[in-house]
Amino acid sequence: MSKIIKTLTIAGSDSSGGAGIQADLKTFEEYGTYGFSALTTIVTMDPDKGWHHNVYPIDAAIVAEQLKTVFAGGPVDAMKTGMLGSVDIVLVAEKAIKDNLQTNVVIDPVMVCKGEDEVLNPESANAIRDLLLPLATVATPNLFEAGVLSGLGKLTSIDEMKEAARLIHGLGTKNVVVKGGKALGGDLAIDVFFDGSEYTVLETAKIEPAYNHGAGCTFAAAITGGLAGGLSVHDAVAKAKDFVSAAIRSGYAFNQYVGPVFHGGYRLER
Ligand SMILES: Nc1ncnc2c1ncn2[C@@H]1O[C@H](COP(=O)(O)OP(=O)(O)O)[C@@H](O)[C@H]1O
Ligand SMILES: Cc1ncc(COP(=O)(O)O)c(C=O)c1O
Repeated sequence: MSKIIKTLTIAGSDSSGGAGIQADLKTFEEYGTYGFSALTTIVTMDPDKGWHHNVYPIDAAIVAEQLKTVFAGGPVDAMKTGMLGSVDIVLVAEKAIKDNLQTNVVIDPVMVCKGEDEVLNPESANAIRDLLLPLATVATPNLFEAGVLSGLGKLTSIDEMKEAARLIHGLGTKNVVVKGGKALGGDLAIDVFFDGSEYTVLETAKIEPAYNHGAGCTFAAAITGGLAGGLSVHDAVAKAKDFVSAAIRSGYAFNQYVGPVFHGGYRLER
């Protein structure tokens, strides 16, 4: 049998299935890797309150115990972080990465859920910036998060995305992808990749309807799967863009509020 390729996500639960740890594990499986997880938060969405999100962080000590379990098998081939929920959980993730000399680290600096435009937990966002970005192989902020991390505020053009990518690279991550996605105006879904010397603009047609709940998590998990399988960062990002586009195309209207991506949907004829 060929070598087992291991991937890990440290992220929150999205019971609606498109985002969070559910997105990550489904994507890891699609990439032919063996997925591990440490759950950080539980997110619920309330249909009686306009799909209001409630975020319930898990005790950081329990996150640490989960990571002890995962790393009992040694470092994984690549890992990602998603929603972390508290500064203490960010500290636990930082310690696990350092103690296990973990490489191929994808940091998705989740600060908001789609449709919301306020940072859920500013202290955690600052801790991700200060403690995790310096450990990252790739960081994948969306347009809003890139504006916050770079200090540039609202980003509205490719040039501004490039400037944000440069500033975020300066925070310590080796590579950065600023995701324009649906948030950037125009007909194209544009992401800017920066490796510290060159910019690559990745673009696809914007898919409508945009069933893109979970697209960010899926994109970062796909990069993780690619890195775990030995792709270069550039190739892992390019392949992830194709993977997430297919997942959005296969997405569906779950209810009146949300349309999640379908990670394995490309395999079905619909
Ligand atoms: N409607 C869409 N059509 C095509 N690609 C999209 C669409 N919406 C998002 N994407 C892509 O999905 C990925 C995740 O981006 P985005 O949805 O902005 O992230 P997040 O979920 O973190 O807000 C990016 O590659 C982005 O360009
Ligand atoms: C647990 C969790 N992580 C991350 C996200 C962010 O999702 P997306 O990939 O759509 O940005 C959400 C959004 O609901 C979530 O519930």
